[in-house]
Amino acid sequence: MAPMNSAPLLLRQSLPPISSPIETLKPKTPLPVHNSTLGARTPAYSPCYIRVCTGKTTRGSGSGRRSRRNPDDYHATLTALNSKGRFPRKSLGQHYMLDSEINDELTAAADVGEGDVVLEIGPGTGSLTNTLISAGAVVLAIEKDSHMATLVSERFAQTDRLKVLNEDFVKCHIHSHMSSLLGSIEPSGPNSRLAKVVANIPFNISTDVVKQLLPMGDIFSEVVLLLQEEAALRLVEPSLRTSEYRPISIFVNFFSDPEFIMKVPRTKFFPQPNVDAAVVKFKLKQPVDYPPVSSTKSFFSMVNSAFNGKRKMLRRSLQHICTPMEIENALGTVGRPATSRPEELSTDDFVKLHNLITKQ
Ligand SMILES: C[S@@+](CC[C@H](N)C(=O)[O-])C[C@H]1O[C@@H](n2cnc3c(N)ncnc32)[C@H](O)[C@@H]1O
Repeated sequence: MAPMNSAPLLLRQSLPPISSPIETLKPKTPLPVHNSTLGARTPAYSPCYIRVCTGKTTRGSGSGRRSRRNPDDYHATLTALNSKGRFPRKSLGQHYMLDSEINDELTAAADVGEGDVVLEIGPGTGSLTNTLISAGAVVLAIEKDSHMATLVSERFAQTDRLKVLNEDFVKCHIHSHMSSLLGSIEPSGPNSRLAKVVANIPFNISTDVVKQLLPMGDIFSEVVLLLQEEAALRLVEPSLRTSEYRPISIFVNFFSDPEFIMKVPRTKFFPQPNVDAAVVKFKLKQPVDYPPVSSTKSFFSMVNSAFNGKRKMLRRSLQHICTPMEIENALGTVGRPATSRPEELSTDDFVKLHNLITKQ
């Protein structure tokens, strides 16, 4: 694990070069070729050349964007994986980013700058980590695959801006990890106590990640994720009266202001997934700005009940809370018809309905 200095000064220390010049050396022993796993379109990557940092150049300027040489292309990714004898694991959603411009876009979407504290989920070979550190961030990276955790720790062993935890994000205590990290860093601005999330996450944990992070407005100001495009659209632009409109749509709007940033074609990943991806930004609301409900637990329990039982009218599905007549009256006060179904109500409508029927 790369050691992380807990002293506040860590943000201001002079740091080792991030974007060092790359020398091309011929290795003594050729790297093995894993064509079978890499697929038919994947070229064998022998004869192999290893990129090594000479450490002679300066760090990228400003945000470190676009001025860096691209050290995370297709060849570098294969070389990094190969150095540990690793094959991408489908079960861990290991689709590595091959285009540093996309990493720049992710970093820019969260407006990452000097001194920001950033949580990265699944650093993999460290291509996004590299961009975040170059932009001046202090990064906490959570990686489930112990081999990749070692790889990324070794890659950035010379910087004190990275801490790698070999944990499953879904099971880890992210709130306490972040609180202790933020507590150890000297505030450098009005918002400096709030961290950011920037991550290219495995598609299969998207819902867990969103559910865990969005209610954490006391810790994070923004969450920028690279998601499967279809999931991104469903979370950010669900339309009323469609099957895409679900409790998670209400959840997203309750805790954040979501924004679709850009589509990312599947060709940008190795190995290539079967679907395209997209960058999404969730600007988290501060707890004081959440819609006014007496209890978020009771609010989401009502929303879940409302969507249970497809196409059920609310006056039926919410009968366990109060009588159909009371629900009809409350819907009337909200300005909705007595026959309303859950997919016809906005987040605001649900908030008003909840506050009316739980008071009765
Ligand atoms: C889509 S890859 C992205 C890798 C890298 N960030 C990039 O952009 O190339 C997802 C990464 O998340 C890791 N991962 C998968 N499940 C995880 C989990 N539950 N918790 C933390 N990391 C996980 C994988 O091992 C992999 O490194």
